Amino acid sequence: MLSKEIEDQIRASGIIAVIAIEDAADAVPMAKALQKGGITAIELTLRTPAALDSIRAISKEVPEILLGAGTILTTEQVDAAKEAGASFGVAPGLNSRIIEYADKVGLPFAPGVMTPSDIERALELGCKTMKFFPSESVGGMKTLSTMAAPYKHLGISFIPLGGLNEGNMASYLTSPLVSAIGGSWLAKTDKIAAKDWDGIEAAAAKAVAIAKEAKA
Ligand SMILES: O=C[C@H](O)COP(=O)(O)O
Ligand SMILES: CC(=O)C(=O)O
Repeated sequence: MLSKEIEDQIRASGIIAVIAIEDAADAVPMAKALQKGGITAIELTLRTPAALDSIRAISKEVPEILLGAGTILTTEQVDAAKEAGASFGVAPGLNSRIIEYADKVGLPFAPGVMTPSDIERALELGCKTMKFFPSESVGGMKTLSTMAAPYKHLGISFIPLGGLNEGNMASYLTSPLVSAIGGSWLAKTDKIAAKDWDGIEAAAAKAVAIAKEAKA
């Protein structure tokens, strides 16, 4: 489960930049470009060999960023993410072993859900903040609102992810069910490899402006 402190920080961030990075040397300039654009939360997915070194580098050099590890699929990755300096972990799906292990070692964790049964399982395991993945493919905010309605009174919230972009992000951020949105469009792997720091900063600034307007 997420701690109250991390849940508050995620909600304050509004946007989580989801990153798959190929070269850890790009991690700090990438994080600084996102930060310059106004992004305050980053999720480094453990899908590339460079991910853990990237978490290590960002947590050391850009400590103001709220840094999470994504695609946590094993308990070993819970340990590795925590050791590298991640402040929270997330996954595309719900694995009770990982939720229980993350609780045991003290890594705030949010599982991914896509169905009412997933939500009930997450609640049973103490998780009130959940990723909603793959959001756009399964109907986006419309599906999320309908699916969450029976559980709203329990104080649940979601981080929708999957297919979000500048065009649809506002539709999520106006909902009180949504803590923050996540997306990889802000800093795609190829943009990072091309060291397009200005492009990443510009995409971040645009998303932050859209979020500000949506919440106004
Ligand atoms: O698998 C999830 C992606 O990394 C995040 O979704 P997205 O690329 O559609 O933003
Ligand atoms: C998709 C997602 O939430 C993850 O890879 O952690």
